[in-house]
Order: sequence, then C-alpha cells, then structure tokens
Amino acid sequence: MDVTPGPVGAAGHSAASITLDGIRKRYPDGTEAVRELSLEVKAGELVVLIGPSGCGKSTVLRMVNRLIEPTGGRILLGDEDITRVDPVKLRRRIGYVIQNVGLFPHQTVHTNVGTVPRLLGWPKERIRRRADELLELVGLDPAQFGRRYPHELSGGQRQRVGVARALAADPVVLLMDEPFSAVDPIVRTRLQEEFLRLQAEVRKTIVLVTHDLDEAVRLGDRIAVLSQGGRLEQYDTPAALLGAPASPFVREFVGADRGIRRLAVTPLSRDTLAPLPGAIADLPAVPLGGSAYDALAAMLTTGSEAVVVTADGEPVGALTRARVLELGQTGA
Ligand SMILES: Nc1ncnc2c1ncn2[C@@H]1O[C@H](COP(=O)(O)OP(=O)(O)OP(=O)(O)O)[C@@H](O)[C@H]1O
Repeated sequence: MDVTPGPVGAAGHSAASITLDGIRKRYPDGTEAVRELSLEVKAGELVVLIGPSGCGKSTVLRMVNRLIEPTGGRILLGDEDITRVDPVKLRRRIGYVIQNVGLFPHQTVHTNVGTVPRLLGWPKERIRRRADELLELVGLDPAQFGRRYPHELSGGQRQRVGVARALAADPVVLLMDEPFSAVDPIVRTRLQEEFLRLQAEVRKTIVLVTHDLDEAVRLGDRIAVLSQGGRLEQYDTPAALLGAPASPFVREFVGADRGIRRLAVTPLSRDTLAPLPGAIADLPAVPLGGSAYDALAAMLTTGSEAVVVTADGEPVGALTRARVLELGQTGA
C-alpha cells in the first residue's frame, strides 16, 4: 500500500491518500444519494466536505470505511482497493469520529481510548502507554481523566476523548462527521484550534464533514462543495473558493460575507504592501505573518486608514484600508 511516512510525532507516523473514483450510492428505496463523485485527497491533507442538508456528505464519508457499500465506482486507500479488504479490518485502520462521539458509556475514558488497540491484540502495557500518550496529546491529563466515565466529562472533553480513541491505533485515515457541532461556539472554536495543532503534529489524511462554512475555511487544506446527489461543485483551497466561486451555486453557498471570510485566509505578503508613508508613529502595526483580516481589524479598532506591516518588529511596508477591501473582493 502507498503509505507516506509523515513526521514521527507522539501520535504516529502514517497517512494514505484516498481516491474516490466515480463512486455512486443508490439506496434500496431508489434514493440516489451520490450519483457519481470523483475526488482525491492527498496523504496528510485535511479535506472538508460541505454542502446543504441531504446532499450526500455522510454517505460519502461512510462509504470510505464501508459502513455503507457503494453501488458503483472504486475507493482506493493509497493504491489499495478497499472493497477487497475485510470491512472489519478496514475499520481498524480508519479512525471515525462522529457528532456525539459514541463513547461506550460503561467504560472508562482509558478503556474507551484503548478500544482498537485491544481489538488488535496489543499487550496491556502498550495499550496503557498509548492511551496515556493520546490523552495527553488531546490535552487531557490521564491521571485526572483516565478513570472517569463519559458522563463525568463535559461535551468538549468527550469530543477530545473521541478524537484520542480514533487516533489510538495510528490509523492511516481519519473520518470526522460533524465532530464539533454538538458543543457550544466558544468550546468549538477552542477545539478547532487544538485540532489544528494536533493535525500539525500527526499529519493524518482527514476527511471532515461539516455544515459550518467558517469551520470549513478554518480547518480545510481544501474544501469540496457538494450539491444534491453528491455533485462536486468546486474543490479548492479556502482562499480560492471564497475568491473565485466556480458556479452560482457556490457563490450563493459561500454567501455575501465571503469577502470577510476571504480576508481571514489571505496572508499579508510583501507584494501586497505599499511603501511606508512619512508618519507611521500613530498607525497600528500588524506582523507580516498575519492575515488581511488582522489588518482590517486593527484599522477598525483604532480608527486609522492604514496599518504598518512589520517583519521581526521592523516596518517593511504599509497597507491601506482601500487595499484591504480590494483584497477581500478580488484576492488580488
Ligand atoms: N438508508 C437510507 N435509505 C434511503 N435514503 C437514505 C438513507 N440514508 C440517507 N439517505 C438519503 O440520501 C441522501 C443523502 O443523505 P446523507 O445523510 O448522506 O446527506 P448529508 O449531506 O450528510 O445530510 P445532512 O447534512 O443533513 O447530514 C438524503 O436524501 C437522504 O435522505
């Protein structure tokens, strides 16, 4: 199998590409949930599936771990056709995180996290070490939380245990179906940030389903926008999707505030800057690593018409409000 080694982090070192090749799903009652979808997810990439309710997102996700059998097409993990793999064994290699986590209520956090390693017959000591390591990785102290039961955790903590459990046997792929939607918006933002930090460390191939465009833009390396019947409307980076919607459907889906969203994913770069004006003492400063949104926010909170952009604390150029608004509209 084509398994690309990633960085050797605490949580493992392998990821595989996923290829959906003309997949179809027609349910027994005749519903054409997915008519024909082709999509490639690179090893170590985080791809978000987004689209209106009923467009087939969950069906696509569940075909990858064969909780649902496709009625046509092929799915490859690396270069291996998954229909040739025993579904139970396949699922042990694919982490799956769902909205309400599905932790086993009568098992401790530790036992929940060790589920797949136990099924794989790992020695007890190795399972214990692995569960401790994973809990630490998702920000839960094993000594404090390991012996608790799921009902003794907050929603956000349960979600983290779900992620730890999905990563336990070092899966080659992680599938996540609305993983953060059951928690309140503040916890959700924090979990998303932690999740990005975790992904930077473990570099899994991840397919994540969400309804939330902000979440898609924040998390996705690429976003696949689907319409009814699993039709692929656009498959692009967040910046490209917001900057150049490929169809009226996508334009409407990403909505009127896409300019603002686009600013958040537009990094400040030297070639967007104007020369420094004479007097810069009163202007707010934004580092070069920031986004165009950071620049606009600094202008709006200080009431100024421009910001000074700095690199290593030294001013390297300026950005005016008009220029920022231009970036939001065209991405130029
Ligand atoms: N077991 C089933 N039998 C018949 N139709 C089904 C079945 N499961 C799902 N569907 C239909 O397939 C289509 C796609 O459903 P799916 O759950 O994949 O959509 P979704 O995009 O994930 O929706 P949501 O965002 O609302 O969760 C829908 O029309 C749904 O009603």
